[in-house]
Amino acid sequence: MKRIQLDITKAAQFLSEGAVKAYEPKVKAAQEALENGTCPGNDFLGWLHLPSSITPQFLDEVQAVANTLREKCEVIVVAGIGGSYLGARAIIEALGNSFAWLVGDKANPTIVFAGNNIGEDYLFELSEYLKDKRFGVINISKSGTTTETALAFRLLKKQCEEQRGKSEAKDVIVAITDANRGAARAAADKEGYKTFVIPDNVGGRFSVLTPVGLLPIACAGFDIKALVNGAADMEKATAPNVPFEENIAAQYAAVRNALYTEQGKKIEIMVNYQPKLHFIAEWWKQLYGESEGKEHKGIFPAACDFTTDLHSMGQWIQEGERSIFETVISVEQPAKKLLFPSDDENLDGLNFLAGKRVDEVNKMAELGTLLAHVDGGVPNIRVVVPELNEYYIGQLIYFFEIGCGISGNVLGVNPFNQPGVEAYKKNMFALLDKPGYEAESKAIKERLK
Ligand SMILES: O=P(O)(O)OC[C@H]1O[C@](O)(CO)[C@@H](O)[C@@H]1O
Repeated sequence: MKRIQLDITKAAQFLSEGAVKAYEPKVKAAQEALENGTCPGNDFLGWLHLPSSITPQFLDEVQAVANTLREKCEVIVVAGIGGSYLGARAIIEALGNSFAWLVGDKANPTIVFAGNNIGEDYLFELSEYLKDKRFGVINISKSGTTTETALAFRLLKKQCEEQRGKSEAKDVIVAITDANRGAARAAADKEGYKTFVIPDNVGGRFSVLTPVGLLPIACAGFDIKALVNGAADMEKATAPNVPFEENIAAQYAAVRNALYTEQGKKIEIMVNYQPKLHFIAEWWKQLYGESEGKEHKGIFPAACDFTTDLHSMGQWIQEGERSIFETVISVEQPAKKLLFPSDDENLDGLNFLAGKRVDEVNKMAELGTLLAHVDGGVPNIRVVVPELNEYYIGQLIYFFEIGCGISGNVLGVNPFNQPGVEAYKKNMFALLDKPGYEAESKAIKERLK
């Protein structure tokens, strides 16, 4: 099996000589602190050796529950937000058919997502769509109290029970939540749902290789064993004993910190050339944004889909403020083959492409863009993925997780907390007159007068 590769040469050229290497001691110290559990947030390190500690028996148990849902449901709604949905969605979309919901795939249930917004139209339209469907629900919330998810789950549970009857609904609703606390746990215990526990020491954004990601991914019909194998191989390849030059996570953490502190590159744009990777970037944005954006520090993680966004954001990237760098996920081999046909009339002038694979054009767009953006002053990091399958996606996931753990420690923040996300919740509860928020309600309403 191949390994994901990292090419930082087109980023290092923007830095002073030896700048990446100069980060070696800091990166090593960060990795040792993670390993020895001496870093800030050390009660959230359960993800670090998760891939190598998942047993085949556990994966069988997850698969068995997935098989039950697959048998009994034509649609499975995954309710969750942030780390409780982005990983599953990212992997399912990366591996699946781009038109999954249109192709009438009889072999696999349709997976849809809810509980990640409070859009009334979204929830109404979802419930309309589900009206004549045999659907099940995976309710995912580590805290068990997240409003978006709880709101969607209340609606989905009611609809599922109305359509299938309470006793059948019980068999197609699964909860993934805390072992003891939260409303999701209380409902699961009361109703007798099958449950999986999100370990206390794994934060939401690092939880994709727990049942949070594994169950929906298995429900969608993908191979969770290969996914975990890929992650476990990357765990080995990025272990603290791997020399700095060969450790791609250490290199990634070093180069992005060097770009940030030495060159003032405050925005990292994750770029893909395969639309099905859009949600990998969404997952990555939460991982790095929630981990590093604190104490008024941190690179802002942004994302673009190319070549689509070259026709919108391309101008800004080429000639706007030089505060950005790009991290490109480059897929070596597409899964499918499509050749450009020749055309006798050649009205579009594209006969010079006849007989070529579509991917050959995509690759030249990628190379041309890389050169143009580097010429325009945008440092470029390339993450090369041999192909989109479970094994390499598993590698990619762990690579970004460990890269994030190291990078956040090098930056000098606690990468495993997210105190900043409470501010909007507090205001929302105050504005909605949630019991217990009386003083805040009074204060916020004064401000609005
Ligand atoms: O799994 P939970 O507890 O519902 O949280 C979902 C998401 O919400 C956050 O707590 C932010 O509010 C994220 O960190 C987390 O991934």
